[in-house]
Amino acid sequence: EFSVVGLQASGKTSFVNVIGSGQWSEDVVPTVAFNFRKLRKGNVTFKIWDVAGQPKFRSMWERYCHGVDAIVFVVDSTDQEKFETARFELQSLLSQPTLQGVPLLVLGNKNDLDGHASVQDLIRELELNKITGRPVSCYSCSMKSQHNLDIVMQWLADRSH
Ligand SMILES: Nc1nc2c(ncn2[C@@H]2O[C@H](COP(=O)(O)OP(=O)(O)OP(=O)(O)O)[C@@H](O)[C@H]2O)c(=O)[nH]1
Ligand SMILES: [Mg+2]
Repeated sequence: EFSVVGLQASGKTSFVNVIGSGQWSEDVVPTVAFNFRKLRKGNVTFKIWDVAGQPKFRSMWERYCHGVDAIVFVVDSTDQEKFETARFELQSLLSQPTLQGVPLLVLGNKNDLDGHASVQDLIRELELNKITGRPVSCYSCSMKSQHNLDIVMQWLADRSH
């Protein structure tokens, strides 16, 4: 079981659609509240909470991350202006006592587009190396081209109980 959070339009629902059905689409409706999806991949069953990223929904993130095997935090790696907000929201979430120790996977999405931030850029901008008390990984990926989604799924499968 895992939860997918991050700012609006970062690509959370696209992620769940692509891993669920291989369906990429430019037209995705912004999520209202959350979607729940159950997927079977090989012998692993994933239960996924796809939580809305617009400001009014961010207070729900903690509730949906409570008790999961991993938190997936999706960032639009081309939207540099939002990195500070992303860092703030990520730090607020991780400071919740209920989420202590929960593994974190940060996805720098949309790497099919020019000018995207690298993993090193994201580690610096989101201050990922200051996060303590939990495993943290960060990958650059694209839901559109499906780049790196195989290693993302392997990471999640390794942490699923
Ligand atoms: N070029 C490109 N566009 C992407 C990629 N992933 C998502 N998008 C686009 O980004 C927009 C937002 O995607 P969503 O999946 O709806 O984003 P979200 O994070 O679920 O947004 P909220 O539900 O509002 O929190 C859509 O137009 C997608 O087509 C990607 O890897 N590359
Ligand atoms: Mg969504």
